Amino acid sequence: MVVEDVRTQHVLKNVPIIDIGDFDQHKERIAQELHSAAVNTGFFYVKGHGISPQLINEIFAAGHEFMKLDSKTKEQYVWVPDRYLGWRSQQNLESVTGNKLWEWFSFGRYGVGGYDVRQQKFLGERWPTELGDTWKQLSLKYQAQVHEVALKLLRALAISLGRDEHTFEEPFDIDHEENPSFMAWNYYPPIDNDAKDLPPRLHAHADMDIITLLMQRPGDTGLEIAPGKDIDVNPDLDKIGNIWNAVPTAKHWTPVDPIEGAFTVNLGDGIAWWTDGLFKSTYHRVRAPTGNDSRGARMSVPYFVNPNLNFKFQGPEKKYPPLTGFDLLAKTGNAYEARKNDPEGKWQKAAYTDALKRTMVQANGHANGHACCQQGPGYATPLDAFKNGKREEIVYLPAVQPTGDKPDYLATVDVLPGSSTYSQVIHRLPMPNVGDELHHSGWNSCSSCHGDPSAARSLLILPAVGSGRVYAIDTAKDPKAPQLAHTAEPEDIQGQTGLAYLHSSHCLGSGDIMISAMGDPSGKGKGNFILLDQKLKVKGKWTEDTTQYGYDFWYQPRHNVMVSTQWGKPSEFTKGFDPSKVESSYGSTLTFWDWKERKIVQQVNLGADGLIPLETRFLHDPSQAHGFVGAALSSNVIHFTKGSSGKWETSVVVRQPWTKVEGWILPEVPPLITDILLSLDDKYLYFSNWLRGDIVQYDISDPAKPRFASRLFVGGVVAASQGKIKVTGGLPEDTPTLPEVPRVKGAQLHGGPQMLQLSLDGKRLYVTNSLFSAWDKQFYPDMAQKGSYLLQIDVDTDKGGLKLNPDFFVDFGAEPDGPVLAHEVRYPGGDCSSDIWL
Ligand SMILES: O=C(O)CCC(=O)C(=O)O
Ligand SMILES: [Fe+2]
Repeated sequence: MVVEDVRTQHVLKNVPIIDIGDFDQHKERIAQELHSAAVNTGFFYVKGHGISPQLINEIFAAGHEFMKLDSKTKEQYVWVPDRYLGWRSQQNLESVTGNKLWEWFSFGRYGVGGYDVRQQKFLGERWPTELGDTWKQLSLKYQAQVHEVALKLLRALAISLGRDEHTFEEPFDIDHEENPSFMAWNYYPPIDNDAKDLPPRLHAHADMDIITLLMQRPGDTGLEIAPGKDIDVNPDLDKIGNIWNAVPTAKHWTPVDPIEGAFTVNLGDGIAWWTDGLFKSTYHRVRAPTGNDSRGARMSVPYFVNPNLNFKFQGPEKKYPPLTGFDLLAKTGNAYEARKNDPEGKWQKAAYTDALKRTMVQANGHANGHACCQQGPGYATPLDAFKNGKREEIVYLPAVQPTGDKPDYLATVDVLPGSSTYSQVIHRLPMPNVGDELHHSGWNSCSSCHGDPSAARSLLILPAVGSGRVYAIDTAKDPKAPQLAHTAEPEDIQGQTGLAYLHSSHCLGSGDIMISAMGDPSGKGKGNFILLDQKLKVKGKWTEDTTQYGYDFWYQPRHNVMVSTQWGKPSEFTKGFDPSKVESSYGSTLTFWDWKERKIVQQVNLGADGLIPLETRFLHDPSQAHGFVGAALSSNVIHFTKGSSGKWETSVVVRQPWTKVEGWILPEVPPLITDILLSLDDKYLYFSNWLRGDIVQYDISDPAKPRFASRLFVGGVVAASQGKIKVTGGLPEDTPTLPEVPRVKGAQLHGGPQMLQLSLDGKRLYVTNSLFSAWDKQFYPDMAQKGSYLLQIDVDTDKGGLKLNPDFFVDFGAEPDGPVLAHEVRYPGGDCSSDIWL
């Protein structure tokens, strides 16, 4: 489906003045005049609205009072994307417009409190107390009166469409906590008399609301519009919705100078959508003063009318799919965050089409994100993958030779119930070398390239920890019989980057493949990243900055951040684990990188709380600045989030006791978190305790306060000791005694749960039990000899709960060429740990 440009093809640069005095008597005339303006310019003046000049003066004065507060005070009311309200400094807006020429404060019916759309929670009222109650009452009074004017205009517009007069009214109940209509003050500081060739004070944009009622001051010129064909929108962008900086260029700008006491009114993207494109949402900007224009400060007071967040609307011709109030508003935050941090220009398309794609997928009922137009791999959003993702039918696992004398291979397992080879290895692809120690894997391309129709998820990337080699396996030609496509040899990688001991692989929106390295070829610790192209040609190092150790990483362009973690010194961990070397040879630091600049911006040494921080995940929702890391040895889950100052803040959100024992190498067994994973709806966090033997599920609806949901024991060192190790204390509260380790399909489970993978819909959790051959041999000698397994656990996604699937068990001890150690699980269509959304 091609979306047409809802902005008019027919240009009339007349911005009419519509008198709405005696509204009830003149409804029909007003409706007619509004209709003509709405389908032509999308901009008009409204007079006769009944708001007193005195109140208008007062509201401007109130705006200046706020702007004059010192920035420390204003900082307390800082703009929060989840609420879309608050103060945005000139510095903050520089990231939106590229200039420090504009400042903003917005508030709703409940001040800067109101409704948090992420937490879906009403947060109550919050006002800048420094300005007193009179200020608040004045603001509320003005807002209430403008809202009444807006409702009149919406009534007249409904009449003009031959619809019931009250059609547009229902979702705009200003007192409803979910109604995100809001007021704002735009403050444009004075401009130096000598300044020349200044860019616009406010860049070209269209409003992402239903209707905006803007009050301008006489003499404060600068507002300009470019209706219809006056505008040149970047043709690569989809042509509906606001684009906070597609930076459209215009052939002509038509001035919309202030008329004393009149509102300058414009229609937003929402009503364009709601009328199938009949009403126009027009690009506008505030140009810098020229000629005789005043160089003084400029202030304007817009009121943005938005429908309730859960209100769904669609045009009568259903030209566009239903959109919710939230979708409409979400574009603001997404686009802002994306633009601020976009490293490679991909944000434009992603942010712009996000809401559109989501709703189109729903409307067209397609099984995946390819519904509306030809698209790249993966899904438009994590929720799209969660709701519409295809069920996994096969999975891939690297199978490592415990003896190291035969090649590792990629195993393909049938996971489709009812299939004749269900729960069996159906294909084995041996690597051309021995001694690779395959470990993790990634894709050449994932949902980060969803906006790129030329990209395809066709190569499984297998970095080898042992050899420092990388393989690309073609899984597209025949998914059930993948074949080797490309190899990057260690000599090339080391020659160009000096890096070895490769670990996590992620694809980037740019088409490059990025792999973390943990050391140099001699086994010294060195955390850095290699970049490869789609054919595995080595492009070099990602950065000149280096961390002491390396391991996992996750990037989040909308917050311009990448986070990376640490294992230890390769010369040490490849021999096995010596607890006395923790201090000298293992890491405990989280590194936050400037994603765009490829530089370390912050390092947090987690100390004893964060020994050996291994797997790290951001929430899948790319607008969120929340993530987690599992500190393996400390056995804590650590949450990190961006604080108000922009610094990343960490806190331990899950703390686990160590099991007190007799008969083991140490007096206590650390649970040892070796993997963590988040469901695509960001509702549940899972982690595995490799030594204690349990898999744990936490509800992370509030990411800073995970709630325990469920636990399942599938092994552990105590169980594996067959009575030799005795527990004397330190078990989790919900499990005062260790449960019996279950049998599946007749097999006694051994080892401990390690790598996790979750189905897109969050209902099936896959688990393997091998960690790393040297550590397997040390802690679970039996598993190293007998081979590992793959289990599948059924998840209760409503209330939480984990249950072993009794019909699924893949025994890698029974492989034709002898036992192997299977590691990370991937599905051909994407999963919960390889896709990153931009
Ligand atoms: O300051 C102005 O006149 C225009 C403001 C505007 O376009 C906006 O706030 O969306
Ligand atoms: Fe605007």
